[in-house]
Amino acid sequence: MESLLSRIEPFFTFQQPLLAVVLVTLLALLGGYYRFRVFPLLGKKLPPRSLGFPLVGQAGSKFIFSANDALGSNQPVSVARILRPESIQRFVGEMDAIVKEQLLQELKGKDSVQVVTMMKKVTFKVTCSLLFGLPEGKEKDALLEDFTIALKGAWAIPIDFPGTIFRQTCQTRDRITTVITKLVERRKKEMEEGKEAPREDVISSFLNLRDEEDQSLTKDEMIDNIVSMIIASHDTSAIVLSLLLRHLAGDTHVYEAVLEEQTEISKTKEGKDGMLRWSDVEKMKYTWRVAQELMRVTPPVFGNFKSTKDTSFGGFDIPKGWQVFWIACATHMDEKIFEEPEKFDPSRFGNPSKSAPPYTYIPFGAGPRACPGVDFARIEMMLILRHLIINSKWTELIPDEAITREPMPYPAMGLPIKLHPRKDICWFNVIPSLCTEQN
Ligand code: HEM
Repeated sequence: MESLLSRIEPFFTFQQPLLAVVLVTLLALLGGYYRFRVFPLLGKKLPPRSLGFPLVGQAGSKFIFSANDALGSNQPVSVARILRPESIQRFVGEMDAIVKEQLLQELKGKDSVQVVTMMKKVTFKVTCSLLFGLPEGKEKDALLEDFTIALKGAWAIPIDFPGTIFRQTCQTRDRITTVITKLVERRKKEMEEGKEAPREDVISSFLNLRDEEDQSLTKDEMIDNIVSMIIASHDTSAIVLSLLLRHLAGDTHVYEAVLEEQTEISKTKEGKDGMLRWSDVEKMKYTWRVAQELMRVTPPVFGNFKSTKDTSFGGFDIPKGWQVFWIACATHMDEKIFEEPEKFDPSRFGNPSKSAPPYTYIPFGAGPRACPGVDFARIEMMLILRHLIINSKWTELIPDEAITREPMPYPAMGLPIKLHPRKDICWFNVIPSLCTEQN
């Protein structure tokens, strides 16, 4: 154990040795269990479900999160093309309309709501509509339900027995596969018939993808990549939004500053069509800094990459093929990089004198495999937060609710909140008796 600790110590500059010991123990257990491959199915072909991770990764190496780039650089590039700023900035208005509609569905007539469930639903519907072209309806609702169950079991111990989480997750995975297969087949047929989708979406992009030998993705690869994209694109933003609402409920100063910025933007929209555009999102500078600071204090995800050759870092050897697991807290909470790291201070972003060195602020990863969804996530989160704060105040029903990791950081009880809609302007709460509550 000591030698393992000393080998990984430079990557995890923990202030709390106990935490380091716990993590190393977990990694050691996982390492043994998963044959020393953290994220075992992301880099090597393995028999389906043989080693856990029942949700994704049946296809082996041609996988979007795969570190060994079996499809060359084509695959990340093809997704990045859809998500490039010029493309998504053009559909801010469309995204805003979807966000409004979804919030209305979630909040209409309610005076309290479970934030985590709501955020998962809203972000899921936004990404499914805009990135996957999934039509509204029962199919989409059932898919979300299955993703929610399956995500909980994504790290399940593989005991394939009636009643286990693993078995349940495998069953949901089968249902997800059926729905996505139908979707892919439908799109393939449309493409063969020359029917154009409203814009290039993820499924058409994967269907068009070819490797160096002009081979397209197999059905399993296609399904795995779509499943992983759906997870990457909705659960992450849902976490940040949930944590943002939790923070704003307890931080009046930051709450008021965000509200002021959003109110100013509303004034500039008066007498116009009211539709939000990219230029409006650009004006949400303070609101974005609050989100950035939140992701510094509580990075929503961790990542991993695989060393493609023998290398060394900080005097320690990393053999070729090692899966390197990184966590952002190591730099985000380092006082040499971020002054008073425990303090929630959005002003550290946007202040050139406080700017962090490259590769130290990494909620979206860094380098060639950094998150291509950063602009999409930014726009989506800004729009959702804007509509909530303009229309309502909220208070936590469980004060200072703990954060749990499943493995992502979620409020343990799903963050139930009470809404205090603003009189007269609140469009999502149409029950007059609720709107009489003044703040
Ligand atoms: C707040 C929201 C988000 C956060 C914090 C986040 C974070 C990350 C991180 C840290 C990685 C790199 C993982 C690693 O290095 O192992 C990543 C990869 C990725 N993310 Fe995001 N993400 C977010 C939203 C999104 C959205 C909205 C999309 C799509 C619309 C998306 C699509 C992807 C994809 C496709 C990859 C894999 C890229 C590759 O392997 O080349 N993400 N994300």
